[in-house]
Amino acid sequence: MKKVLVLDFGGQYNLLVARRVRECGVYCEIKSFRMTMDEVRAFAPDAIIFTGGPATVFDPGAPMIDPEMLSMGVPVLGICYGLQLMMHLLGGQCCKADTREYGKTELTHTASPLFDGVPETAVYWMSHGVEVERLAPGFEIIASTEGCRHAAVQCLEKKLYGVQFHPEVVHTEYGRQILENFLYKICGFRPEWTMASYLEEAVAQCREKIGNGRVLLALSGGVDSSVAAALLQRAVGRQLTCIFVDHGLLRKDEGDQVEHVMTKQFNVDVRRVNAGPRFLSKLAGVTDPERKRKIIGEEFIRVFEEEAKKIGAVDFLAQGTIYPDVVESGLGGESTVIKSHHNVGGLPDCVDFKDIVEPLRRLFKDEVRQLGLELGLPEQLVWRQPFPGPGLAIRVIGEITEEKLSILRDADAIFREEMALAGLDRTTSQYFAVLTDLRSVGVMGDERTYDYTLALRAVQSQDFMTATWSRIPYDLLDKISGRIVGEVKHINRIVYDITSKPPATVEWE
Ligand SMILES: Nc1ncnc2c1ncn2[C@@H]1O[C@H](COP(=O)(O)OP(=O)(O)OP(=O)(O)O)[C@@H](O)[C@H]1O
Ligand SMILES: O=c1[nH]c(=O)c2[nH+]cn([C@@H]3O[C@H](COP(=O)(O)O)[C@@H](O)[C@H]3O)c2[nH]1
Ligand SMILES: NC(=O)CC[C@H](N)C(=O)O
Ligand SMILES: [Mg+2]
Repeated sequence: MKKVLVLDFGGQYNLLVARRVRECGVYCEIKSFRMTMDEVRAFAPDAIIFTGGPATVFDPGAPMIDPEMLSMGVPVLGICYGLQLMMHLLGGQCCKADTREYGKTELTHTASPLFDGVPETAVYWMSHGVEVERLAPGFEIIASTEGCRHAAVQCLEKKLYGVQFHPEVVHTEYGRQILENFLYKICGFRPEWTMASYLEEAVAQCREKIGNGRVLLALSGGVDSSVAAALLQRAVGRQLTCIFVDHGLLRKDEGDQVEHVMTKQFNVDVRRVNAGPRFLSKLAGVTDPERKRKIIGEEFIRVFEEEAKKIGAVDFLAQGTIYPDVVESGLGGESTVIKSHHNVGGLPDCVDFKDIVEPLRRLFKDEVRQLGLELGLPEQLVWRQPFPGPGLAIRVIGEITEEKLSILRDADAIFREEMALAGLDRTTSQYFAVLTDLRSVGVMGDERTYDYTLALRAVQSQDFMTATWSRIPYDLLDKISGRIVGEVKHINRIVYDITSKPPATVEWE
């Protein structure tokens, strides 16, 4: 199968670049620009995409690569910083732009395979303060905007292309078409990356890695670990034991529901561990979000280890880790740590498992869902909204106490109930309540109150890398607010979160 190397220079849309390439049915991986030529050769890409990045290409210390990468005979598409770098390395020159372009910009192109089927003039997304001043030998201009002469360039013969705009963001009208042109027309790939092909390969790989070993899967009842369970059940069947940890940070009645559904769904040993008290005592007094996440991740591992000891010799720990977990934890390429996902970062040095098995580590959320359907999991499970591993710990802002957890559980249950009643549960990607650490003054029954503010959060998202806030009707918000304040003690104010991601994240911590 053909594969694309997405070389990461730290740009904010880099995961999107990979996402779009996969949407075109072509496999790709994101790697840091720091990889050596030997590593590039070992990866053996059939095409390379250089991403954007915050650096200025002619500044000392700007990210560089071995120019040999451009003469391997592999087609390259440079985006923004990637274009500038290509020009810089091949004998062209870049400079500070006279006109910095940010946002939607009109662009006109000439004939080029890259713009095949794209109207001569259309809207593109720009975000740069540097531009190409002089082309590298052998290149020609194929598109310009009013403020930027070198908006797209090509060297037909060597299949090297560069664009100053961002084809990966939705605001670039024909972005998808341009990426398809690069992948299909210029590189000659076909859309062959499908979940059916992936499934076969993943099952074979798991069998090979696991051999006759025993596997313990961390099963949360969520989409990712359920898909991982179905896959491992197919790959190694009876060698699998699933452990569901009730860490005392689940939603109302969730522990019982998950236990019920999971034991029914899977034909393997599924065990529930009630570990609430130990998680809560470790979290007592902790307010920093990153510390909460680290503590929970560590405690998860301890619980799994103890369970493994009870079973006897367990060789592998399996988890439903997916690609965004890895990248947001700062391990995908060049991106900074957004949040440390509890399940990423590998095993601590001092654990008993031989290795970790993560069959979904390279997949995006919507790919995981497709894979779930491919494996025959019920739609209801596959389309379940995500629930973060650290659970309510990251939805109780500040210190976590039993009392706050219980307030949040009751409020969240009302929110979910009303959303379902209104029929919005299936069309809203994710929705939940957050108990803020803020208290404010209210008046109830003529009496002054000084109680918590609850925030409601609901988002629309395809892959949870970006999201927009859901336009829940005012009347429904009104009903929910009335019910929560009326029925849940210690909440006297409700706010609705109207930020998208970015700049906010879905969860508050
Ligand atoms: N309560 C839990 N018990 C056991 N394992 C868990 C628990 N919560 C999370 N995990 C492990 O951590 C991984 C990451 O959690 P995450 O919430 O991202 O995935 P998920 O719960 O499987 O799916 P979803 O994103 O749909 O909630 C899970 O796939 C699972 O392996
Ligand atoms: O398993 C998880 N462990 C985590 O530590 C974690 N943090 C966020 N999430 C979920 O990921 C999606 C994106 O969330 P953020 O925009 O808050 O990063 C949303 O769906 C979040 O619910 C997590 N899932
Ligand atoms: N988005 C980018 O890749 C920006 C590249 C470079 N830092 C510039 O400002 O032009
Ligand atoms: Mg989950």
